[in-house]
Parts: sequence; C-alpha cells; structure tokens
Amino acid sequence: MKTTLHTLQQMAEKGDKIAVLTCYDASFAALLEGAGVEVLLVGDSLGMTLQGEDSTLPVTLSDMAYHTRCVARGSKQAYIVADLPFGSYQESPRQALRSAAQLMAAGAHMVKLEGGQVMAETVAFLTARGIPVCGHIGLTPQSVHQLGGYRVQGRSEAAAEQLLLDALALQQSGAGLIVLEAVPATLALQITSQLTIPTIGIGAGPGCAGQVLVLHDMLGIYPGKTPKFAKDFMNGAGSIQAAVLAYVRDVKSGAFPAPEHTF
Ligand SMILES: Nc1nc(=O)c2c([nH]1)NC[C@@H]1CN(c3ccc(C(=O)N[C@@H](CCC(=O)O)C(=O)O)cc3)CN21
Ligand SMILES: CC(C)C(=O)C(=O)O
Ligand SMILES: [Mg+2]
Repeated sequence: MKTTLHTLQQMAEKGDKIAVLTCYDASFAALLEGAGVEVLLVGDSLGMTLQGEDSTLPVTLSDMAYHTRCVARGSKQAYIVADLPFGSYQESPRQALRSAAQLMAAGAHMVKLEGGQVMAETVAFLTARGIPVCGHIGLTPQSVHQLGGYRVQGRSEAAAEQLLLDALALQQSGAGLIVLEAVPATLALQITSQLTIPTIGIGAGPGCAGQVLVLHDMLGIYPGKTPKFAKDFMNGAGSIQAAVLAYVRDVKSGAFPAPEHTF
C-alpha cells in the first residue's frame, strides 16, 4: 500500500509511530521501504554523508533533484520528502516555488525547508499551489554558522516558547509535517501535543509522532563525529536488512530513542 500524507496523519492520530530514514539512492529506497520505513527523506545531509563536506551548505538544487530522482525510481510505496537546499528558498516564496517544483518533478511527494515563523509565508505560498511542505525547526543545520555549532536548541524558556510559536505558525500556514531536531524531549512532547500534524523527531525524545535518523549514522558508517542522538543499528545485526528491521521495530515499540539518545 502506498503511504500518503493522509496515512501519516492517521498513524499519528492512532499513536502508531512513523519510521523515517534518510535515503539517497534507488537500492536503499527499495531496501528501506521493504523493511517497513514509511517515509524516505532525501536529506541535504547527503552533503556530509555522500559528498564529504563538513556542512550541508554546499549542496545544490541539482544535487537534490538528482538524488530525489534516484530514490523515486527505486521506491514503489514510501512517501518521499526532499530537502530544499541552502539558498534555494530563503529569498522569496517565488524562489521557493521554483525550487520545490524541480524536486517535485524529480519525484518528491513533499519538500522540506528549515525555519519557523520566518518561513510561514513561503509555506502558505507553496501549499496553496499544491506542494506539500514539511517544516524543520530546532537545530537547523543550514544555520550552523549562526547557531555556533551543531548543538541542542530550545533549552531556555524563551527559546522553548519561540519553538512552540514556530511550530504553530508552520501548521497554521499549511505544513503537513514538522521535523524537530535536537530539542529537549519535554519540549518536543509539548509541541507534539499542541499540534494536529505529525512531528518527526531527531534527538527530540520518544514523544514525537515519528523518528528519523541519518542512514549512515544508523548503519555506523559515517566517518565523522556522530550526534549523541544517533544509534548504530548494525551493532548486533547480521545484515543491513536486519539493522533496518531493528530500527523500524524499535521506533514502532518506542524503544528508540532511549534516554541516552535524548536531551
Ligand atoms: N551524519 C550526520 N548525521 C546527522 O544527524 C546530521 C548530519 N550528518 N548532517 C546535518 C546535521 C548535522 N547534525 C548534527 C551533527 C552533530 C551533532 C553533535 O555532535 N552534537 C553534539 C553536541 C555538540 C554541542 O553541544 O556542542 C552531541 O553530543 O550530540 C548534532 C547534530 C545533524 N545532521
Ligand atoms: C536529519 C534530517 C532531518 C535532515 O534534514 C537531513 O538528513 O538532511
Ligand atoms: Mg536536512
């Protein structure tokens, strides 16, 4: 059965956890969806995992379109979300639409962009024109040089309140999903309970509607520093398939993320 945004919304309403992984090619697309991963995120993290850059900033729209096409060709049933890369959407809603159209033409079912209230007008512009949008708040890697590093966000009461306002603004503007990255579990749970749309957490605790990890982190093959919230599922698994099945099982049961993966 094909996964749609409606499916994900219904899963969240029933409390069935959504399993998401990043995916950048056709072979992994088939493997991941065969193991029960509902959403494939063509993340701009490919700048780090595939291209060896030390941030996501150098990734281009044509890089994203290429990998989105690879994933779409290998996938029959997953819901495909593609990241709008740095510089391809921040200028104006019109620029965002032009960029999003390229990713949708490459086979994405939804585009993801980083930012909260500041992106509300852009989210409304895209969704009014038939392009589903996923928000992404908390640790937004395209802002690493403003954030001062890859670190947990929303720790102060003021920052937490701002993240809640950001999430509500994205939902109000028509976003269908929101990624919460590297925020305290208590805050992610609070945001999730105040929204009607599903939240997808990465380093945001077990209270989100779904979980996402970078594929190379969950396979233990990323050579750089991996975040505290990543878990190597190859540890104890005999194959990539078994590792992905373990990830899906642990997301569904709530066993992942455990306290050691959580802020
Ligand atoms: N391989 C990979 N995994 C990711 O999760 C990921 C990427 N790449 N690229 C884009 C961003 C960058 N991310 C990161 C990278 C590092 C940390 C990290 O090391 N955080 C430290 C805390 C550092 C601090 O507070 O100063 C940690 O302990 O988790 C977090 C998120 C998440 N995303
Ligand atoms: C980690 C996820 C949320 C992401 O944005 C990416 O892989 O680029
Ligand atoms: Mg990304």
